Amino acid sequence: MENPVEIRDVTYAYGEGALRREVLRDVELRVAPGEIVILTGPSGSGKTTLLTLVGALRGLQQGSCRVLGHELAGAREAERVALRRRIGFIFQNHNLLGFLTARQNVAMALEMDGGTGEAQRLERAGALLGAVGLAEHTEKRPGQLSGGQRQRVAVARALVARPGLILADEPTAALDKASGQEVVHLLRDLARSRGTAILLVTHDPRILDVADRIVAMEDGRVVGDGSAQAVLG
Ligand SMILES: Nc1ncnc2c1ncn2[C@@H]1O[C@H](COP(=O)(O)OP(=O)(O)OP(=O)(O)O)[C@@H](O)[C@H]1O
Repeated sequence: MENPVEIRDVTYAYGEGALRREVLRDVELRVAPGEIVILTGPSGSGKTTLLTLVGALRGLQQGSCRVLGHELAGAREAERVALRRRIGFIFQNHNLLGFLTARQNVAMALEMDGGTGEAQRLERAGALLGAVGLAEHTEKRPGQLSGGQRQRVAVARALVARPGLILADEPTAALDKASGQEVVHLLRDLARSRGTAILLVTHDPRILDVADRIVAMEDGRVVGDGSAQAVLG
């Protein structure tokens, strides 16, 4: 089975000419099927830039990045859009729509799924909200939920379309310790039961235990790759 993420020799720079600044240099990284990889490192080391390249949210400049079997080098915007639909995204600020209920927010992620009618989408959304412990909150809007509950809705939304890969950027940054751990453990358990791979960027040392592997970055380079103990000492 092909690795959901296979990155080779990726170099990326912001700006042009005299303002050009390399923020990723010769990055190699792979995520195996079903594997949970945490990308960590100091602020500015290039983690988010790498995640947005893998998520086809920006164009590749140099090197090779295969995601869910698609090469992103030279990919057109339409191909990137198609690939993005096969990835589940979770961001720091949940990005839920305030005027929709939790159930509608989750169901929205299925709208691209042509074969599913609205009733079925809402039913699947409700089932997944149940799986993240929010069965009693499906009809509430994000403003009526706690931060941890909102992030659990975001987890349900990222998983509902059965993506092959989840990309998460600082999913616990806005949460206290207990809710942060709860959310990532939930994410890990659901992803494991579905065989979904996760690439998760975090500064948060409290959640490193969910990873199968930790990749450490510094100054645009990968400086460590292995078990938590091997990488962080
Ligand atoms: N759109 C942009 N234009 C120019 N420079 C940028 C842009 N986005 C990020 N950078 C710079 O690229 C470098 C890497 O940023 P990036 O956000 O990838 O790092 P990070 O490791 O995710 O940091 P943090 O942990 O603070 O989010 C930083 O020096 C940042 O200032």
